[in-house]
Amino acid sequence: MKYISTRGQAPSLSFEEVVLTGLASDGGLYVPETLPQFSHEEIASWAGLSYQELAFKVMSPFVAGEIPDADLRRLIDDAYAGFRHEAIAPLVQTGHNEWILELFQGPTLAFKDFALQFLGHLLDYILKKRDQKVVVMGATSGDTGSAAIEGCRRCENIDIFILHPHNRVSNVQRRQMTTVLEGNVHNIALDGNFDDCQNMVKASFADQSFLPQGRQLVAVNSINWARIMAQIVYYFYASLALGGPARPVSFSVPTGNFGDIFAGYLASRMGLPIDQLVIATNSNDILHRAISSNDHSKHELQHTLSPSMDIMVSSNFERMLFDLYDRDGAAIAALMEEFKSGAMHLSEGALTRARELFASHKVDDARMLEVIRDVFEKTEYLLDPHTAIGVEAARATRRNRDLPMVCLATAHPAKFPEAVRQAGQETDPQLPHHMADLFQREERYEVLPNDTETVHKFMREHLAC
Ligand SMILES: Cc1ncc(COP(=O)(O)O)c(C=O)c1O
Ligand SMILES: N[C@@H](CCOP(=O)(O)O)C(=O)O
Repeated sequence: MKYISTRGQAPSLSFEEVVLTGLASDGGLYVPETLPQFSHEEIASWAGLSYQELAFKVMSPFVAGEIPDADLRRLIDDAYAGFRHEAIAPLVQTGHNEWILELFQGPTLAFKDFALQFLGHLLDYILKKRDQKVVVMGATSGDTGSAAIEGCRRCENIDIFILHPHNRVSNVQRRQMTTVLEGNVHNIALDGNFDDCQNMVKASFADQSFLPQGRQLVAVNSINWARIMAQIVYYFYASLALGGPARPVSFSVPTGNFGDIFAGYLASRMGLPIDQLVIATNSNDILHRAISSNDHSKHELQHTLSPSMDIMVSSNFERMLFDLYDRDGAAIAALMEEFKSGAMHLSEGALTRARELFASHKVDDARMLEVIRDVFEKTEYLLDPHTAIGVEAARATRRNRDLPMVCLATAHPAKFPEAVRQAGQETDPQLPHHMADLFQREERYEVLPNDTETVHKFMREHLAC
């Protein structure tokens, strides 16, 4: 299995190489050259497998023998050992054929744990084998940061630097990151928004000369292929639990950087029957505008009650465009160049294909709060604000009520007490036992200006491993 860049100019990489990288040298993102294909019979034969066994089936073709099967199985087992629910990704029914896939049962209470627990173990394994030390650099709007830190905090060969937008993540999210005091964990609160953090990370990958000799950057954001790969698994898992592949299942996905829904798209390309894939956005609706009216233009980023989705430039949309443009790297390079001016326009062909593949819907804060209230009143199930956006988008776009519609519950409501309170809940949802003293723990982080030189200097001075 080889991995190629969406812009067509960078060298192709092996699995281990792609895990140890971020952006391709031509600025593109890596994708597999070909996708594994599973027949309905093969998928059906996986019914009843544990999450870990299924993860091995889905992911091993991407690893393509570079890691011995027994080691890969162990990495997968270790990754999901800390989840609080035996099913790893339990389904909860909230209405007729309406399901919630709880992806927040991992250590940091968000779907990011699925990929980042695995990536942490995978990096540790590869780096020890190679006797190599690396610098992990990531941007977060709140959830990737803590999941990445949790995944990497015990890795001896990693220094991890996470940039979050200062004062724009919830207090729980910030404390989940900043109360981890291991010497190799470094939190930077950037004076800017998430797009500023992500831009700085991408610029740093493009020019790594600020690092001491012999060190390289590794990505934990979904620009890293391994993130997407691990997220494909739960689409198969949910479908199998609901009668797939004999009947198609639909998914509604709260969307920001387009990583999670891109994983769903890949699952369908690999053979999983999916009826609808719904892109659910908050008021930062560039993806909804792109699909509904071919308006992929940057607006000013709004600060919403679903902060993890406060993203304007969705990294993984480039991977999607690569397929929509028949894998023409030059066309993608030209489109991304056009986007630097603030907007890009999809060709008629690409737009038509995108509309065949995705429905989309935008949900503002007021409507999202109504949905939390409504679902709680009817079912006593408390949604987090991101998941509520997915539920509303599912209801607004659903075309076949005879098929299951699964909304991905991307975070636990306890991470967002402010939104939950505004939705009318009198008591804050409880943090799980292992986080009960979160607000008593000591915090450590550095507030830095949105200036690349300053951040690079900080990084150089704080390398610990
Ligand atoms: C809670 C939550 N929901 C949804 C998203 C959006 O996911 P993606 O960026 O993969 O589209 C994020 C962050 O990315 C998130 O943290
Ligand atoms: N919502 C994310 C933003 C980063 O997205 P990623 O999936 O590319 O890591 C977050 O919570 O940090």
